[in-house]
Amino acid sequence: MTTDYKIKVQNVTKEFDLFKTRSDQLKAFFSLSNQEIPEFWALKGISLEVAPGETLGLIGVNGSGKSTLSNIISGVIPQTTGVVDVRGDTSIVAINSGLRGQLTGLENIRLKALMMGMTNKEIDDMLDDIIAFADIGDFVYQPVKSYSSGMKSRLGFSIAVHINPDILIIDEALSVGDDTFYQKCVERIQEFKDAGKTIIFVSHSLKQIELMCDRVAWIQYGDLKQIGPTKEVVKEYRAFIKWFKALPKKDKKKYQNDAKERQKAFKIDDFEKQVVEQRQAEEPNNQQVARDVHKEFYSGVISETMSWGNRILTAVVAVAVILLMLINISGHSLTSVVQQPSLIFQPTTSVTTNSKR
Ligand SMILES: Nc1ncnc2c1ncn2[C@@H]1O[C@H](COP(=O)(O)OP(=O)(O)OP(=O)(O)O)[C@@H](O)[C@H]1O
Repeated sequence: MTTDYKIKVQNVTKEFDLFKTRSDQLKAFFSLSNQEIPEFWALKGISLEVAPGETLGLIGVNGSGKSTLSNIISGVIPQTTGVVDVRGDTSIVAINSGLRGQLTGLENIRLKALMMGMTNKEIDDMLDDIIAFADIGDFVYQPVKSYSSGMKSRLGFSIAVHINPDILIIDEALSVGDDTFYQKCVERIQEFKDAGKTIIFVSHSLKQIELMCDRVAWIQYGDLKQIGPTKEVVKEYRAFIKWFKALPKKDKKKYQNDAKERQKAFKIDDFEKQVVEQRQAEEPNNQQVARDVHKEFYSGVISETMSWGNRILTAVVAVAVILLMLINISGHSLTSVVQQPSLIFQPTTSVTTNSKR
């Protein structure tokens, strides 16, 4: 791997717990249940780099992990393990992400721009341009939840290109617009490329991929199947799609089911061992390989379950809040309850009766 990259993703995995109910999810968060939660590994160890000024395409069949990877790179969701090093601000345009449904278009513009560190004055200065590019008329004053997917995509794209990020991530956002809008977007993306910006472009349209991308990564059920020059990877992918489409229906289903089963059966510890073995073969004199790999796997990762320390702290805070509530209801002061705890069960307040009947 080189040091001159804009984005580096190394041994990145993403596990989703397949909870059946919301209460199972809560129990697992607080680790109150020993019940095994079925795991699903949407990414099984992806490593790739994107060079400054490069446009990298992400292709793959439905459910292969393209959006998961682009959401991890843009910081929308955390990875389960691995290194994600992004050198610069990212802005993601996706059909279903980035815009808050309850807020109007105008409020969404301001929110996103403020989150990117812009001042209100800077936002006011570019507001007209964003609205003009999105071209959604008076809908800009309406909550985004009332928008069609094409309108969301127009607004999302317009915001993303005007806030001028270092890295633009476009996840299928061009597939829902009309031809005129698509053309406008293509021109804007070209301007971004000419300005030396880095772009990740996710699409099912191989024509769009061929038009925009310098290199392409083909993601296949959580694995990086191939990465390389656009022409080569698209050629291989087209051949795969042709082969897949020619399969009888039941073989297609089996192929998909087998891949999903492998994603459920994936074991992160086995993957870590495999990476250690590979690294040891490359660096036979390095005694620290296992430690280094473990650090790379877990040091940049935010735990999605509570640590023991946090669990104890949460329990202490919860007990303290309940006690304070009970003291408040009892009507005694904190000092008197501390001196005589049984007072908590002897409320001072008495029901006043009306004697003037
Ligand atoms: N929050 C989640 N919980 C459980 N599974 C999820 C979650 N998000 C995604 N997945 C699963 O992860 C896998 C990868 O999904 P992802 O959306 O990244 O695929 P994709 O390649 O972008 O697909 P598409 O081309 O259909 O948009 C899919 O099997 C999906 O069902």
